[in-house]
Amino acid sequence: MQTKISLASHIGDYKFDNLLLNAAGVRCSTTDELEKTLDSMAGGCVTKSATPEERAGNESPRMKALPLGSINSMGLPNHGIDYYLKFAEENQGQNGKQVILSVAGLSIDQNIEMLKKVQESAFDGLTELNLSCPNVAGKSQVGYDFDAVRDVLTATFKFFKKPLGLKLPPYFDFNQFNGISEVLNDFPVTYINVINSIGNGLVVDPETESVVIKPKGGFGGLGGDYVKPTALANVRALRQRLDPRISIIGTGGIKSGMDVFEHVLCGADLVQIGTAFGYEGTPIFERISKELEEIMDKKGYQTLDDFRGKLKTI
Ligand SMILES: O=C(O)c1[nH]c(=O)[nH]c(=O)c1Cl
Repeated sequence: MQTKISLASHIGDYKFDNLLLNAAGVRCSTTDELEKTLDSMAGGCVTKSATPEERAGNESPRMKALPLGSINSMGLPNHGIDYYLKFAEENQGQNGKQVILSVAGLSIDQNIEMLKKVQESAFDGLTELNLSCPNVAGKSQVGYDFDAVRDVLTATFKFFKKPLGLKLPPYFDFNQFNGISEVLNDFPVTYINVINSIGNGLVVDPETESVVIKPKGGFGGLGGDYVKPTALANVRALRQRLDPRISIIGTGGIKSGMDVFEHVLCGADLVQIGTAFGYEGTPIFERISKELEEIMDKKGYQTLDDFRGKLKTI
């Protein structure tokens, strides 16, 4: 007999009845897509990263499904901050679901401009500042420049009083884990979300002897199975280094309840599903919830706290 198992979690004062969310960028560009996710088993939804004005994004083909995941160079196509801010204001907290508003300015000024708009709005949910888009030609990922991260957070927290999360790129070196953590621990950041896609990978089709996406000569962000070990490493390393007041959303390589279990074992408070959600749609949230509950029941866990962050070393 299955004792009551809970998949509930929280970030700051925000309660999620289920720890599963979509990842920004996947099936979240229109209000229809976002409403579908809110109506599913997911604990909430995340909007496509917004820029101050609507953007068409990069030329197609700009995303390719692959046997072990995906590669994309979308180039931030979105309907602009006003469109998503309106949706967020209207839907945040409805039926106990959280709406996370993702913003990705192409400069510090654009980020400040959008965050000022959010601060002055009626939206009282979580905002996710995306410092890690790898696909705008000529723009590097802010998350790899620790001084730039410090600058944008210093400017932001002069006026932004609402809860703020940061979407960060994957880090690959202990000096980077240490460097970004030293910056983040200096600021009232509510959570960090690791990882964004592994930037500027290259997939080749040996039949046609060609790249598979058009933008940037075929270079694009990798998602799916390819990135799970890197995602788990970033969740674990930042959990070990960040002040406990900063929560962690684990993103990267999730397509099963076992993948979620691993992210939580490494310290994730919530998780986001990108590539696999893109392929499967909203039924994935029910499938993965059931799989995770079965794993927890077999292992004798009732809540996520029973095993969160308790990864063993040998
Ligand atoms: O090309 C994109 O739109 C994109 N693609 C990604 O893989 N991560 C991001 O943060 C963004 Cl903003």
